[in-house]
Amino acid sequence: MVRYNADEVIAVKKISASLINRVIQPRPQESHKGTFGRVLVIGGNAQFGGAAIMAASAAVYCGAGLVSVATAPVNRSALHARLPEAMIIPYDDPQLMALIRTVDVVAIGPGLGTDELAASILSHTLKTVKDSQALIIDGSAITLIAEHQLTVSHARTVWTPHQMEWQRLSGIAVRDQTPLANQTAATKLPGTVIVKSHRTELFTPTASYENPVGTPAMATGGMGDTLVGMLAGFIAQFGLSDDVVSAAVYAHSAIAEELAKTNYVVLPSMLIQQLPNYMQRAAAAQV
Ligand SMILES: NC(=O)C1=CN([C@@H]2O[C@H](COP(=O)(O)OP(=O)(O)OC[C@H]3O[C@@H](n4cnc5c(N)ncnc54)[C@H](OP(=O)(O)O)[C@@H]3O)[C@@H](O)[C@H]2O)[C@@H](O)CC1
Ligand SMILES: Nc1ncnc2c1ncn2[C@@H]1O[C@H](COP(=O)(O)OP(=O)(O)O)[C@@H](O)[C@H]1O
Ligand SMILES: [Mg+2]
Repeated sequence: MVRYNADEVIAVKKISASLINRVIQPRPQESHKGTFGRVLVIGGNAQFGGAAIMAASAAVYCGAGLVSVATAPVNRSALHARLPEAMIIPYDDPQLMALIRTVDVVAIGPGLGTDELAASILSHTLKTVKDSQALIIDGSAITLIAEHQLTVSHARTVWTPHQMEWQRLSGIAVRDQTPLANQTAATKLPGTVIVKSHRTELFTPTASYENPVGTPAMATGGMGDTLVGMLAGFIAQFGLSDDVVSAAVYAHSAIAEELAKTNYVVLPSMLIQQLPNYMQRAAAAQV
């Protein structure tokens, strides 16, 4: 689709519903947890522990094989109680860098905060992550990269800024965030940029996409953290590609739309609960 604005023309493809069935496949019989990928979520300080719990929960509930969380020690009991499937390491543990090297997907930022410890964890993570791994950079990690002008050169990066985080990172004021301006700024960053809003845009090195689904029922804290976990879980299971990233973005909003038919607000935990059922229907080509 070509979108015409007053002073710009940019080719934007709408993500199509059929992509879901192409990406989400029935699980092979001959498989084990390792088949479905290892995810590490790094986030959740003392104030924002819920963000790490929601991200990790979304990764587990969409099917990632093994999920670990590096978080503030104070979040240990809550995370264990809420998500016993996840493994936990304190985010200031010296073993964290060794753990990073063992996973397929690292997702950093949900609820990480922007203090000195958070900045140090982020810069060590950026130095440690290997070329073969996928790296999702969200929330506080985006704010820190903008504030400290950190350089990210990792090609397999997925950025998930909301509009204010995108303003901080790109320097483009929210009101000036046109598709052309966003696309131009995104090409200066490695990997894929997902600019989240009521109609989220994706900019990959080769194409631009728009998410045609979503609902104001999603406008509640933690909904972006949930997307991070879904992206991590999708990439862990199905690999990193334009299709897989687009499918995660689409599914996040499509599930919310389904739930919004009978619910005034869709909470992240409601969406997360719905994930196994949605994934099953998608794998059976019933969505
Ligand atoms: N339960 C938890 O633990 C939770 C923890 N969280 C974690 O908290 C950390 C901080 O993240 P954050 O997003 O809450 O704060 P920040 O980066 O300052 O941005 C807010 C500013 O941006 C503005 N704004 C403009 N456009 C916007 C848009 N489209 N979408 C959103 N905002 C938009 C907005 O404008 P306003 O709302 O005032 O109109 C406001 O001025 C981060 O690590 C995150 O993961 C959260 O996930 C919540 C649940
Ligand atoms: N009005 C809306 N319509 C559609 N989607 C929305 C709306 N409001 C928020 N969202 C979606 O919810 C998510 C919010 O992300 P974010 O602001 O990072 O949340 P948080 O950091 O609180 O988890 C994004 O995926 C965004 O597209
Ligand atoms: Mg967010």
